[in-house]
Amino acid sequence: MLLNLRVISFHFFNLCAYMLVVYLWARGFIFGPSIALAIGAKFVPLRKPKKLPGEVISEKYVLEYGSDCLEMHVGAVTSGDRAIVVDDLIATGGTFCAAMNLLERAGTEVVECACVIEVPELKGRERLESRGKPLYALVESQFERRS
Ligand SMILES: O=P(O)(O)OC[C@H]1O[C@H](OP(=O)(O)OP(=O)(O)O)[C@H](O)[C@@H]1O
Ligand SMILES: Nc1ncnc2[nH]cnc12
Repeated sequence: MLLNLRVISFHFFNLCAYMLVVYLWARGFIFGPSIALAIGAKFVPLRKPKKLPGEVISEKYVLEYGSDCLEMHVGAVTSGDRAIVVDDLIATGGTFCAAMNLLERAGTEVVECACVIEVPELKGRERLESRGKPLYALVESQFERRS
């Protein structure tokens, strides 16, 4: 775990000074704040509905096994901010795309998405790249489907 955080933090530390690390609930919380602290950035959570106490903007999305929604506090980001988006895993890329939609609606540019595990067969990377957004993933993994 500590090694994962150090490797991802080092990658971003070397790229440029990002102003914002946006992490996705729930398991992006394991990585996002630590990476932000390591590179000296502020961090912003995107959460599932009805969790954030203030006024929010929402983005619905579809993933492998259903649909969901992400919310962000109004005022959490400022127009012109540059962000990296951090999660534990990418499968279809639906969650990262919903996060990017929310951030772009608020005027924030997403520079790159990062996660620990990529499930290549679900082609999330291609979905992000078709929007011109690179994906940084530490490991690729294959998950066997239950019969
Ligand atoms: O690339 P995608 O197809 O969008 O799937 C990836 C998302 O799925 C998992 O979260 P999940 O939606 O299960 O929510 P949780 O973290 O709240 O359990 C995972 O933590 C990613 O956020
Ligand atoms: N294929 C998958 N494997 C593990 N976690 C996931 N979350 C969403 N899709 C997943």
